[in-house]
Amino acid sequence: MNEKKDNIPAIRHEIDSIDNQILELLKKRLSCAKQVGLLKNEGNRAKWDPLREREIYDRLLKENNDVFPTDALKSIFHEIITTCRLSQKKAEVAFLGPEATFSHLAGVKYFGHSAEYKAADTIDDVFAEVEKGRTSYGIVPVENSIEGAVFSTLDCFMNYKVQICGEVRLEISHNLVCRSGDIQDIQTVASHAQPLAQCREWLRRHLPSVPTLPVFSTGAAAQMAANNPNIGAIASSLAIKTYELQVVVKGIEDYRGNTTRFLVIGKKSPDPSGRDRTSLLIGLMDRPGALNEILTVLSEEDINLAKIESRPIKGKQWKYLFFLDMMGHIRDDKIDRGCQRLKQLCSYFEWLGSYPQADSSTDS
Ligand SMILES: O=C(O)C(=O)C[C@]1(C(=O)O)C=C[C@@H](O)C=C1
Repeated sequence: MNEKKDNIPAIRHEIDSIDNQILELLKKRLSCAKQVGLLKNEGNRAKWDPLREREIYDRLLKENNDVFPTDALKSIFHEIITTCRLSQKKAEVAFLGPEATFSHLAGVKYFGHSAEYKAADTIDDVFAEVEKGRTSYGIVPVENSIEGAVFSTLDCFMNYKVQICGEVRLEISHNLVCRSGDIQDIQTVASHAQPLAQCREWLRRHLPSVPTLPVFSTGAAAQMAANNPNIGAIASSLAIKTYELQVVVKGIEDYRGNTTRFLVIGKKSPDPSGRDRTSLLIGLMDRPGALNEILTVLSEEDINLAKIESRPIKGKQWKYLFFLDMMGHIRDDKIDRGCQRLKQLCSYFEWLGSYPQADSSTDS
């Protein structure tokens, strides 16, 4: 027993030495990435190389052989690679603010902690920031596994010229929070309309006589709760820390596996990663079987349609645009061929972007 105890300082000494080596290697890696960045400048090449990043993860996961916990390994290397990438080119990311919203969390999950984050007041503002080139990227929610599409995001694609650069899935767990952490103090529950809807049953059962108040974002609700002891908020775990709130009840969503998919928008889609998704916005010809013609092309070209969603065109009664997501990159032969054929069949055709598919096993 004592012998074992006495070993602790020696083992700690070894851990210190390993940590120093890791740190030295991290510095070396950063310096290599900066050199690659300079060479890419000379060749005018894109800094972000999703295929290379994918290869790194795949190789490391194989090498690891499940010894180090896989999800932890992925997130450690995610932080390392994004930091190296950002050392080549800074990225400012606009998100639906204020701080600590789920969009903010999704941004950190995608870009890591080294990026600069800029809170915007509305989803429209996130698009405008990117379109005007005031930030390199924006992050916007596009669909939730329980509530479905986020219409304001889809509508913005009709009004702003941006491209989709990536997607990120975030498993959302809702917390009821307030200043004291005591449910008796809550006289109003504030949150964004989507979380309020996602916790409807729980609220009906546990706080039947407490009114709900929809506000712009979960971050805004958390801010209100921080300023008023009688307001409870439904907010993220990041909001609890940011606004120094106490948890009343964790995980109050009505269904487990509540996941939101966010899109990363920017000016230019990245090169192929080998596992990509392509998004289109199309208008149908006004003739019978128009939608069928589109689906036939996809089937003939062996294109896997992941999603189709229609939205009314504002100011044109009973006219719709369709959002299509398919598996593959615009530079893949069959997607390119399929898109050429769709252009001939559609009254409107816009390629919204091709980007690496989110790795669903890294949801957090
Ligand atoms: O290999 C490259 O092209 C690099 O720029 C290095 C690096 C990395 O840190 O590993 C960084 C950014 C790229 O997206 C891919 C990989």
